[in-house]
Amino acid sequence: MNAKQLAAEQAVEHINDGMIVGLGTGSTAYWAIRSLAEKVSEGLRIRAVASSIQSEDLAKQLGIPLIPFSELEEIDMTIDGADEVDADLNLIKGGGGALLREKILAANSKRLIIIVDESKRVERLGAFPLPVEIVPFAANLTIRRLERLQGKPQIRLANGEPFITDNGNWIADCSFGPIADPAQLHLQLNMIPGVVDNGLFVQMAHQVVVGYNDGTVKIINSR
Ligand SMILES: O=C(CO)[C@H](O)[C@H](O)COP(=O)(O)O
Repeated sequence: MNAKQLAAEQAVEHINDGMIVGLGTGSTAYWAIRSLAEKVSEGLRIRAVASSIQSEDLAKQLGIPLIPFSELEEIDMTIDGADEVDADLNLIKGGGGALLREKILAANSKRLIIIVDESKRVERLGAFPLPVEIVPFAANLTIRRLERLQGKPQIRLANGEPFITDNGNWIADCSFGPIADPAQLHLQLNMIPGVVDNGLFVQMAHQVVVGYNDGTVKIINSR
C-alpha cells in the first residue's frame, strides 16, 4: 500500500453511520473515496458532498450517496489532501484547482482531517506555488495587484488555455517564497477585489494523517 493510501484508509476509519462526509479532491483524496465506497458497499450509511466534479464523478461511479451543496446545513467530517502542511497545521491547497469548494467544505465541517504523504510536511509554507482563484473578466487588474504583493503570479494553463475551475474562474499560481505569516497573507489576498479565494487554509485542520513510505502512519492533532 502506498503512503497516500495508508493515510487515507486511516482517516476513513473515523467515519460513522449517519454522518455527512465532505470528499476532498486529488490523488490522496482518491484513496479516501475508494475506501469509503468499500465501507458503503459493506453497509455503512452516510451521505457525502464532493469538493469537485472529479470527486463527484468518482463517488457516483463507486455508489456513494451524494447530496448537493444547496441541501447542506453542516458537514460532520471532511477528508481532504493538501499540497503543503506546516507545523501549526496550516495548509496550502488548490494544486488540483478545487480550493474554493474545498474551503467551503472545510469551513462548514465539524472536523477537517487532512491526509498527506510525508513529502507534504514543511517547516514553512511557500515552496509550493500558492493557488489564488480569480475572476476571469478582471484578470489583468487582479494580476497587477498580486504582483504588487510580490506574488509573481502565473495564470495556470491547461492545453495552452487558462485552466477553468469548476466555478468558471481562473487560477493564478503565486510564488511568495517562504510565507512568514500565513494568516496575514490570507487576509491581504482575499481583500483584493477580483480574488475569489486563495489556497491558504489557516488553522482549519483538526487533524493531519501522514503516511510514510516505510508503511507507518503518524497522526498530528491541532493544538
Ligand atoms: O487541494 C487539492 C486540490 O485542489 C489537493 O488536495 C492537493 O492538491 C493535494 O493533491 P494530491 O493529494 O494529489 O497531492
